[in-house]
Amino acid sequence: MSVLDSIIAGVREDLEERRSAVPFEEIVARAAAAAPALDAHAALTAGRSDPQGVRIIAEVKRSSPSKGELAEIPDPAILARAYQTGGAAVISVLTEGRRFKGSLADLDAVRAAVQLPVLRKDFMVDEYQFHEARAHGADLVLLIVAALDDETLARFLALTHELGMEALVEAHTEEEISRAVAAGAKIVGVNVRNLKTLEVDVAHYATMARHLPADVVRIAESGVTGPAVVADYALEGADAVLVGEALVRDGEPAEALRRFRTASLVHEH
Ligand SMILES: O=C(O)c1ccccc1NCC(=O)[C@H](O)[C@H](O)COP(=O)(O)O
Repeated sequence: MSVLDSIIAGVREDLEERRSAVPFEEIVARAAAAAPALDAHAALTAGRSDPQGVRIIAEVKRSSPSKGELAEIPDPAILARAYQTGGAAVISVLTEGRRFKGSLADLDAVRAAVQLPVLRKDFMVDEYQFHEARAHGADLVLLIVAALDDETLARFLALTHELGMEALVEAHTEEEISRAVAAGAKIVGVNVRNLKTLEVDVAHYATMARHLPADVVRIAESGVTGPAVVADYALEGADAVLVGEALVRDGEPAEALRRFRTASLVHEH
């Protein structure tokens, strides 16, 4: 069983517990009663020519399957406010509990703390999770192409849009990019981390970027260790860059974010 399959097996078990506590009809009603979603698409567009620099999706990431605990985050609201101060475009909150030690409580705390669009970053495999994301104030959800067949991907994308949210559709290979685009994705991420082997190769973004159509918002995901990596992604056409570990491990996340955001302006290649 691959790492991705084993994470998804745990996600399904945890989901059954939540579904017993809050039935489907109730979560649908809570989603319908939530404040309207913020426009994540607009927040992520126009990175390339923007004098403010490339857009950053800043992640609240406590732990990971590849590295274990990354940082103690006693209050995700404080971290999220620092990201907002540093100029983040979107805040990503990992809500998977077993491997990433995230939770919906983290999402609630971040939602209440910032005025930016918020991404519920999880392994979305069931309709329930989409209503749950909206009920907890998410504006954007993650759809991992490798985890979904074509019919489910298209159905989940449609459901995301019906609920007023956007989807970051994540691919790792050329074939997955084609499947994302065929399903109608408007925001496509290339994750340079292979979720089956956990190998990270930042050069993979450049190889894949040429397969991204011009009319999608392009996101480079993972592997940022410093401003030069962000600059490379931006030079390869990324509108936005998703950063987790490098921000949560930095003692000054607002400053680190500012450095990353302006990296494409100050780094010459
Ligand atoms: O981070 C992991 O080890 C991981 C393992 C298996 C599935 C997903 C995983 N991470 C999710 C992400 O894609 C990252 O949290 C995100 O892109 C930020 O990456 P980084 O900046 O390298 O922390």
